[in-house]
Amino acid sequence: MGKNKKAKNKKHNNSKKNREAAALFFALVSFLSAYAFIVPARSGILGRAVSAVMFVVFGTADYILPLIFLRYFIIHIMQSVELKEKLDFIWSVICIVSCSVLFEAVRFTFASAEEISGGWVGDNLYPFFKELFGVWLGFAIIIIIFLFSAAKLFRISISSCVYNFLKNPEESIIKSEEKKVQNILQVKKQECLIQQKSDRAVPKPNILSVQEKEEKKKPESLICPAVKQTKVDSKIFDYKLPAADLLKNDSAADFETDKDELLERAELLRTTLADFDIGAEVKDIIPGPVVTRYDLVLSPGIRIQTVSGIIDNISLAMRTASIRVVSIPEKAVVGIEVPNPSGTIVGLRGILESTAFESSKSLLTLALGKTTDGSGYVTDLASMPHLLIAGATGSGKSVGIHTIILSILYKARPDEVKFMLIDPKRVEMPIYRDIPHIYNPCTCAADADIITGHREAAAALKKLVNVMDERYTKFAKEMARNIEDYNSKMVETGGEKEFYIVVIIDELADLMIVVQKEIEDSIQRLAQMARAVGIHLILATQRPSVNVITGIIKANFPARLSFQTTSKIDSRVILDMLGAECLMGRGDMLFLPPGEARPARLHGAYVSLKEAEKVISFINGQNFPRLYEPVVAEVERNVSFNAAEEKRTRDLIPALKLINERKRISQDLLKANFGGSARATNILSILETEGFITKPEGTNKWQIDHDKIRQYLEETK
Ligand SMILES: Nc1ncnc2c1ncn2[C@@H]1O[C@H](COP(=O)(O)OP(=O)(O)OP(=O)(O)O)[C@@H](O)[C@H]1O
Repeated sequence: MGKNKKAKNKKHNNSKKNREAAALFFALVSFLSAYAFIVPARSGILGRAVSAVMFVVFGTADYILPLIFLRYFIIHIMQSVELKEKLDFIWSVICIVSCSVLFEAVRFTFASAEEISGGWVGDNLYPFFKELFGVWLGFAIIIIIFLFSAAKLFRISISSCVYNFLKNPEESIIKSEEKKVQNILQVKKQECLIQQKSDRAVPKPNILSVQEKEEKKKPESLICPAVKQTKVDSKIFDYKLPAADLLKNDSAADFETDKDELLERAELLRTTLADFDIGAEVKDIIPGPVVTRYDLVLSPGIRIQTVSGIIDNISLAMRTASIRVVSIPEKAVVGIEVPNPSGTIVGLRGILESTAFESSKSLLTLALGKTTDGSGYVTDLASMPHLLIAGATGSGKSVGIHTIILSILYKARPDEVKFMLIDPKRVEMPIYRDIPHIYNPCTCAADADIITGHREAAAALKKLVNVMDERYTKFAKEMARNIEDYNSKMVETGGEKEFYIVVIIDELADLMIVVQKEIEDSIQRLAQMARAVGIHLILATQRPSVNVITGIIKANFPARLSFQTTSKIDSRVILDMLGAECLMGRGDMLFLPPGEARPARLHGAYVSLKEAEKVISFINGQNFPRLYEPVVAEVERNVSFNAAEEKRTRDLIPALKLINERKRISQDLLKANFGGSARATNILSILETEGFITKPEGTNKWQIDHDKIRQYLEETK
């Protein structure tokens, strides 16, 4: 297939070169013949000889030859779509022959036209016409043949000339000239749009290699922000971080690019757009291991939405699915991401060995994958601070989670980072059950395991909130603002450092069905406050619906990672924009870092189960003890510390005061005083659950427990 394409490409290039040579040849012949015919005396022996021979053959009609050559030059140089070489040649022959016969007929019919000659051609053919049709009819037929062939050759419409002449005889000539100019412009415009094949008209797109790209400034998001972090050395136990060679070599590290094929596909893209009247020029081609991006400069007045609107047609023409259109404002171009016919698998090893990963000081450095241009993409979970992952089934979420876990295992010792893994599906995480990094706040270190039960998960999350509270109290005593601050203070004082806790939930939807109420509260509190104390959440779901990724969760997870989604709606839920539905699956993803307006398209690094097992057995082989102090006691629920509780009481007391004052309660009354019907409904439900109001069955009226309200207000005064 590759050979075929190369041959086709070679043929295409050759024919282009031949046409250019032909155009040059006809331009020369046209100029020289015109010069020789007009001033034979000054055109040397060759010019005089050519002029004489042509005169002998075609007579006075030889003047038409430079015009025919000129026509040939134009159609070759413009590489017109109308170029029909054989037909044009036939019309040229008919045109010059009929012209010779016409001159001979004029010389024969009008005595005053003695100087005119039909040459050898006219001399021999005219008698034949005269015999066959007679003088005048023969004359008319020759004129018709001449005009018809000339019109065909020079692409002139006789009917429109006649029509214009009949309509307005005075202006007909001018009009037909105007029309001709218009036609030429139209043809030129069409040729520019549809063909754009001439190298003079369209500059060749640049193919940017990975090296070139790396020399260019890297996007901000690629530069891993170095988190101020003191590396913790274990006092007692030695521990070796796993080596990269436990993983397979990265086949995407040296992906091959066939320049001819890329140029051919760029050409195909351009002509496809031109077919839809979209003028565009391919400025750059950025080949990557899985997709290639073609940067287009659109003609003035063409909207990016017009290009997005024909995405299916582009896919059809390029014979590939999952094409994505992105605007790249910094280059003022529109990028068309087209999957490569044979995509490479991005390996984790290449990214782990990259300088970006190696130089990153954060223990929570994630090697997510490679960008569309093939450079490794490294980011820091600590700065996110929590991550929401979504994607259809089979899109690559689980592999993505393995990549995330392994990235951290390649950076952090077991006493520096711990994982609380919640896996209701019970199939993805078991391989990690024995690593010393496993953590469960509900059990002692030795019993820590992957959490698979719904209630168990809810309890663990709740307990983690306690851990968070406990850490806050501890940090406050040391006057430390965050975990980095606290750990560096511990290094100075020789105290015990705190480890990071990464909570990963694979299939949030499963938990939300059973224990939504319990976990949502904990997730919200952790997401809002846990970052400073070194707790980070990663939630993954294959059902990114509003019931699973609720407003509360979404608001607290600014970093989103979307694999292919089944619908545009899902893409909107996870990314707040379209795009994820156009991904290719199998690790193709859009990563939206916090604060960024546009997501980066990445190809997730792939780690097979075998590779992961190798790394894990290396870690387990070191027999590093699982050490962490269990949460000693249930931390007392400190009302002022609990943001949700605070919010509740903030609305509850004014609502109770209002009821006490008005001696009635209704949704409208609450709405008028607190604003927003959602808030009013919320307050009503709090009042009802706390028992301040009840609605007896069969009635639609609230009953108020005035005594309870008065008593409560007295107590909280
Ligand atoms: N980064 C990748 N590169 C290449 N292939 C991948 C990649 N990620 C996933 N795949 C392929 O896609 C398959 C499905 O991936 P994965 O199991 O991670 O999907 P999933 O989204 O977790 O699905 P489910 O939600 O059903 O568990 C894998 O078996 C693998 O063959």
